[in-house]
Amino acid sequence: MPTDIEPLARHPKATRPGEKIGLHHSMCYGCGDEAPVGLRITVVAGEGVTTTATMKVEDWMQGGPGVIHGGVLSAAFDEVMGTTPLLLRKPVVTGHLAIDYAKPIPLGSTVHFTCEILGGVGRKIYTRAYAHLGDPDVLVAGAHALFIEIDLEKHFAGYRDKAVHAGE
Ligand SMILES: CCCCCCCCCCCCCC(=O)SCCNC(=O)CCNC(=O)[C@H](O)C(C)(C)COP(=O)(O)OP(=O)(O)OC[C@H]1O[C@@H](n2cnc3c(N)ncnc32)[C@H](O)[C@@H]1OP(=O)(O)O
Repeated sequence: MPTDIEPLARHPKATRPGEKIGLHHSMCYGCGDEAPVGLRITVVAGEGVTTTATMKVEDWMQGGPGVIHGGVLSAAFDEVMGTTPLLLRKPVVTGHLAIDYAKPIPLGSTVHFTCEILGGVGRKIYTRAYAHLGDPDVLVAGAHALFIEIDLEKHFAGYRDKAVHAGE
């Protein structure tokens, strides 16, 4: 992370603390409520530029016997961290995501995520997140991610004809 990052302030019209941040879209693998397969994570705005989320670890998320697949956990971090810049009212995509897997996460557990925006430079937004299973003093994973602000229309312009919609 560069040393010259600037603090980033919450947008005055951002989702208020304690409220759910809206879906990216209903078929999103991370948050969509109509996606046939997905994490269905709801991200909740916190104070300042922070968020929280929870995810129940379902049997289909299994990697090693009895524990979550590392890629599923990575996708969950991506979703939580990628949603957080919406508190700035900035649409982003992931540029870089790094995960520290500290402890196995059993099937049936509930993962609690916390995320904060560390700051930014230009279009770059730096975030950090942690995960625990109910005791915030016992972390099971942590992550750092860089998100890049995009122009939504331009970024997805060449792909929208391939988009899948609910009911198709
Ligand atoms: C309907 C509503 C829909 C809402 C959907 C919203 C999606 C939300 C979903 C959220 C949840 C899910 C989230 C997902 O899963 S998002 C899905 C996964 N991510 C992607 O698909 C992104 C693919 N990559 C790209 O499209 C481009 O590379 C982007 C747009 C990221 C940058 O290409 P662009 O040509 O635009 O800009 P640039 O190349 O000048 O880069 C700009 C600056 O950034 C720096 N940089 C770039 N990469 C890296 C890197 N790896 N490490 C370090 N630095 C990096 C770069 O050096 C430069 O710095 P500087 O020279 O300015 O100092």
